[in-house]
Amino acid sequence: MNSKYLDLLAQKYDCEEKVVTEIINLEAILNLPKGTEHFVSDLHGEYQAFQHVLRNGSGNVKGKIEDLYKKVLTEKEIKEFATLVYYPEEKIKLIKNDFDNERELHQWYTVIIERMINLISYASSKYTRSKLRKALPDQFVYIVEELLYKTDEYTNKEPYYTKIVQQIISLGQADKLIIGLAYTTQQLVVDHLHVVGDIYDRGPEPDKIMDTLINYHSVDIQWGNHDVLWLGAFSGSKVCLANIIRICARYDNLDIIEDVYGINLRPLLNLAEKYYNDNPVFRPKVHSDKIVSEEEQLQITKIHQAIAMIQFKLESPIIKRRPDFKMSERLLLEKIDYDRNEITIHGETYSLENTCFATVNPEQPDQLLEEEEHVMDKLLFSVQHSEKLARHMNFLMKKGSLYLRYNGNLLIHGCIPLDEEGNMEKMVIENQTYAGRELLDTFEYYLRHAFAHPEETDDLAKDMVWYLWTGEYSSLFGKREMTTFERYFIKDKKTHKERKNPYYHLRENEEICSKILAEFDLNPDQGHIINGHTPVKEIDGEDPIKANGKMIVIDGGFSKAYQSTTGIAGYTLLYNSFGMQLVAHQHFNSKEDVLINGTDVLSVKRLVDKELERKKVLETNVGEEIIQELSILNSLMEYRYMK
Ligand SMILES: O=P(O)(O)OC[C@H]1O[C@](O)(COP(=O)(O)O)[C@@H](O)[C@@H]1O
Ligand SMILES: [Mn+2]
Repeated sequence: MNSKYLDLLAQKYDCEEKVVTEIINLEAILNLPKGTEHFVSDLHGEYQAFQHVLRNGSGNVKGKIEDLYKKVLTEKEIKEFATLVYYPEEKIKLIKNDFDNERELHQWYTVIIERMINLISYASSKYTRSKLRKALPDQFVYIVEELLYKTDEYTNKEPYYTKIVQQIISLGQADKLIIGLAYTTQQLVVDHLHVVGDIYDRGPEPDKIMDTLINYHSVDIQWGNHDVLWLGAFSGSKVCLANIIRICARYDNLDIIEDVYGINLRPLLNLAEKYYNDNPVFRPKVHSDKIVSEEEQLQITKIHQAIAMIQFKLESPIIKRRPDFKMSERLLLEKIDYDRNEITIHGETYSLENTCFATVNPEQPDQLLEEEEHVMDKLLFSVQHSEKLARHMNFLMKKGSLYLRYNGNLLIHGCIPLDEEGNMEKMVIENQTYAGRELLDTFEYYLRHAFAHPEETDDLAKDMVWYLWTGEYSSLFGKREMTTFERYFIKDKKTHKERKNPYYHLRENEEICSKILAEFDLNPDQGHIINGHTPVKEIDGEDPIKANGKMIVIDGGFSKAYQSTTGIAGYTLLYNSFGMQLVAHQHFNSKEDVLINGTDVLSVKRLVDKELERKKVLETNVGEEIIQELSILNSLMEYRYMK
């Protein structure tokens, strides 16, 4: 090993004891049970439901409480305690209302603090003390450690501990301590979170999900098609930008654009008012719990049309300048007979309904009006100068990737494009042919390039981000073509169907899954593919566990808009040292419902895979890193201190 490097390292480990301590510490960590991984996907702006799943660790919190207290507490008491751990601030307030006097309240504090300490002690049993310390509430670390490490043998210390608790209560610190301990518990039950894509679109609060993830102790993200659309817009792709605004208009979420990210929609509204009227197919899908005035709905309907038409126009030049995308079938504005109000697609002619072509020049249908161009320039400027959006997009890039190999598993939002025979589908980009892992690496290369060059708007990298949203061989889209235009303007439902990549039926097959795992250099006998993107229709009896357990699809639909088709409110996955469990979640009503009634939306857990022997850190990605660190530290030891 390079001696300069070791000299540098010796500045940190400036005596033998420091190196030895670190080596012993790391060796010990390798032998601890592996931490719990938590997988979620397709959050689609449903912040409240996501918060709940995060706070209860997909049932992990309650599981631990039950392990400890099943025999001594009633079901109701367990629920109450669990709710206190999930939503400590609110629950404390509610509970306090129930007490008539201080004495009762103090008694409650004493019992609860002890229970919390027990819970933390249990939940942290597989971690080092140092890791636990980092998870403890800052201002109470010393006190909590005193309480945690009391052992029964030292009963003579009992009054000392009782005194500490009494002091905390009488100094008015009990609420703060309980709240801090609740968050520590939440953190301890999940060591690492994977978000398998689609944080954005359809639901109302993706920004709050991003803030939560930014503050989360350990997380990675596999981008979904909706996430790359936002990344594309921020990177300078106008067609991606038109898409995100169109989707926000469609789901009545324009306040995300305007109020949350501070993007001025006034110029777009002016254009919309000038050219568009009411139109039933462009009416927003209004949330059931939100009142939107008729006037506002009409405004959104107009914006929705204005931005949809801009989007369709912007698609054409990309399709023309990128023959590699093979999307000429999607040059729809050119396939319209504007006199007869008809379109011919795939050789069949359909009449068009609810059209809004006021800004389209039939001679040059993809040409933007000067006003439209102006609006897009302004919007893009505004988007690229939103401080909050910049923070969120930077985080998405930093923690995100198109796929992830983690602890032997492959995490991917959409698919690995396959042909009918199960071969990796090929795509030619600039005279080079790519397939499988190489194709995904190429896509990711372009996405990162696009993000690094926000000043470019029409280069290949930028167009490629849009391709990831909608292209046939995109690993995120996974369908033949996106029929947005058809769904707005053609009645015949058969034109609305989006044909899925063969991957989606071939993934039922164990051999195919093994082949994919091998393509990503993972052990097919042990690995799993963890997939999001397509809602599992439990209603129709679809099984999220496929290919003899090798394929696990965890999009059960957090998205409220899709819950009627899935029948549930999402799946999540837990992977701890004993194995993998799939958790199905029932529809999440509201935080208030949980607080008052203790309703937990969780339902059945299903075992996916059981480890034959408890898995240790040694066998994980983190373990691999530690082994490398150990080898460096051993070199340092020899070089510096063992001469
Ligand atoms: O339901 P909507 O809003 O019309 O969106 C439908 C579009 O969303 C997509 O399903 C992509 O979104 P998902 O990644 O959530 O599936 C497209 O395939 C489809 O065209
Ligand atoms: Mn998706």
